[in-house]
Amino acid sequence: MPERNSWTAPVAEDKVDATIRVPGSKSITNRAYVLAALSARPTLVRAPLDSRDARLMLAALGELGATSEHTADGVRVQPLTPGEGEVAIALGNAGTVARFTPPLAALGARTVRFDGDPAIRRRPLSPLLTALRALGADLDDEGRGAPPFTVRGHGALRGGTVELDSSASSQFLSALLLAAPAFESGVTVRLVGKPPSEPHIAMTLDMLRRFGAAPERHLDEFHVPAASLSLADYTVEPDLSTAAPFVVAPLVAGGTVRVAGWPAETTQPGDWLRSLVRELGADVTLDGTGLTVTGTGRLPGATLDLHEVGELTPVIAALLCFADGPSVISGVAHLRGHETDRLAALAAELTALGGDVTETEDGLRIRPVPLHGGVFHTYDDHRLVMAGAVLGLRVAGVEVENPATVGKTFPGFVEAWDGLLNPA
Ligand SMILES: O=C(O)C1=C[C@@H](OP(=O)(O)O)[C@@H](O)[C@H](O)C1
Ligand SMILES: C=C(OP(=O)(O)O)C(=O)O
Repeated sequence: MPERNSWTAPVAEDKVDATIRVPGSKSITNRAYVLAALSARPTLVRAPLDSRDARLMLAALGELGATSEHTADGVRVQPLTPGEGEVAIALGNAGTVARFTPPLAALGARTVRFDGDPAIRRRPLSPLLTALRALGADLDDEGRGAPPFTVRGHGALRGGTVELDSSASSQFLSALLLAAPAFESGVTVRLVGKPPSEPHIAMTLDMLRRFGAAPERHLDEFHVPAASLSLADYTVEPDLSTAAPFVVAPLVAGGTVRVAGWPAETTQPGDWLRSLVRELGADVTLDGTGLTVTGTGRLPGATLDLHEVGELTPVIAALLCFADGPSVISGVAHLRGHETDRLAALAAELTALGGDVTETEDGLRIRPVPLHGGVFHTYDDHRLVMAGAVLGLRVAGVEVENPATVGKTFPGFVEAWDGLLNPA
């Protein structure tokens, strides 16, 4: 996409009627790359996401000694190789890279310097760094608990039992579990506090099993024994969270959207959208071709606890601005530590368009009132671009600032959104 300072999100002049293809799941792609790097033989990752976060992950793994090549079928990742010397890993603003790669560095033999965008320096990390230290990692963050920090690998780590507070991000837990098979005696994690994003934890356990590990869970305790991982071929599902703005479009504009390739079974949090939009009055069908959603262009207000599916919040908040009654979103205090403080950003930007939206301690209150056009700031947050697009369906003149930032997970989003409104 050419760099643009802003993008006027198009108004739906008519009902929508389109079939959409979304790129591969960020969460699955970056887990597959990590598990492939930890494997004993190369893995072909088919249909992976190609976006800023996915590229950052491949580049990070490359620095750690796992090379990769793009083939006609996907990306082939070679196992990590031992190495030495000093390398630097660029985190961008990718939570998955910032949380999943430090354990790999601790298991290797290089000295690895981690840093990224200003935003990633503000995102929570310290419980993971503390747990890694407790597992024997040699790590220097100068007391910041955040990037920049350095991990000095000494070739191996014994592993064992560790306590972890993963309430600020489920990614801390996923990070330890993904790397656990490579610790000499595996890893047992005892959780303190309740993590958000339970589907992402299920995704981690499911993918570990597919690569040959044997994770076990007993309530708040997770055990992953040491294991030699191996999987020749792994196919990534479409990203159902990226699909969110398309799935909700018929509820705003009326009409039908089909999302191709929606899996029959999945651990992705975005699968919950099916029950949400049904509850909000849409007709929903899932069959071998994908998901079909038909809406009337009207929806009721809703009271939603989004703790397990936090990354869907920006799009859902935009949707609920068009409801017939008030809505309350709760359970997402941890969104203050996402790409930006998403609760503050959504309240500010929706209010700037004339909305009646207030922040609570752990969510948002939304009272639907007529909105008007104006600049919709996106705070380098891909999901705010998607939220702005949903608002534009019914509000003329929504100027989405810095649309290219959507390239974190969907570089072709603006073109796909135009395709939704003007199908070929
Ligand atoms: O493990 C993952 O792939 C993710 C976990 C979630 O993080 P949090 O638990 O920090 O919300 C989610 O919001 C993020 O987009 C991706
Ligand atoms: C929170 C998100 O991303 P990250 O992987 O950077 O945590 C997100 O995609 O909504």
